Amino acid sequence: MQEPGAAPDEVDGGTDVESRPEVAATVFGDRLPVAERYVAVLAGDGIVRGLIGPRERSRLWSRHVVNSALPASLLPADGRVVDVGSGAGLPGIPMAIARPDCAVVLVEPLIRRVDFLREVVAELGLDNCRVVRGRADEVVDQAGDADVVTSRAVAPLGRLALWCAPLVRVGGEMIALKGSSAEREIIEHADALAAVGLGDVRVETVGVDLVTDPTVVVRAVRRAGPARPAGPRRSPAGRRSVRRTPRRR
Ligand SMILES: C[S@@+](CC[C@H](N)C(=O)[O-])C[C@H]1O[C@@H](n2cnc3c(N)ncnc32)[C@H](O)[C@@H]1O
Repeated sequence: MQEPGAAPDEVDGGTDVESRPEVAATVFGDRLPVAERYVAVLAGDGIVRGLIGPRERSRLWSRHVVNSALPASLLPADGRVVDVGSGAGLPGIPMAIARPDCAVVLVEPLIRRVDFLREVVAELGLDNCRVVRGRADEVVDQAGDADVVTSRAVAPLGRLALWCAPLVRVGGEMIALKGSSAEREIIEHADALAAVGLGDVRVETVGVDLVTDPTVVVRAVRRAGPARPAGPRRSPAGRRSVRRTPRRR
């Protein structure tokens, strides 16, 4: 971790860190100092350790941290939230900062990122946040039965649905931060969503009154019934498992 007080924008001589936008105070309230510390860590260690590109330094607040925190307004009170594919902690950490009433599990398979996440959670004192190492399909026992499963920039909607549905309780939600591809992905992956019991699928834009580039999410509700597709057995990644017939001699 970088020493408090070090100037993160001097780490590799790149662009300056974006100054904190006024909207951050609205989004984070009295948790703003924690969000500021997170931005400093991303701008320092996050870049040095290769979890964030150096060019992102000039848009850490607007494109990453505020954008990730805006859908926190969609989380239920005292919700159990699982963030799949957290990477450097997005959107899970900004959500955990903005919503201390929620318990957030960050799921990430890569050890280098997991180490970073554990250090950040400790440094920020995020008591409502824990890190679980593994792929989404491997952590159902440790992170399942969530009220909401979030994700950002992890996979196309169909594959995401396959990974997320088993982690959501019946009646809970998948909330995928998607951007401009949201409407198209809903149409393209409608069958995959239905196959894992995700219904009431819709696109919502969050933060319209607050920022010029609001966050576009896909929301879907987990219906009763199996959260895995019927039919031929599939591997967790959604590929069909092909039974190989022994070659004839
Ligand atoms: C492009 S990064 C996005 C990271 C972060 N969500 C963000 O918006 O900056 C995708 C992340 O998903 C993780 N990932 C890939 N496959 C996964 C899986 N099956 N389950 C959980 N995480 C996965 C990767 O290790 C990586 O950290």
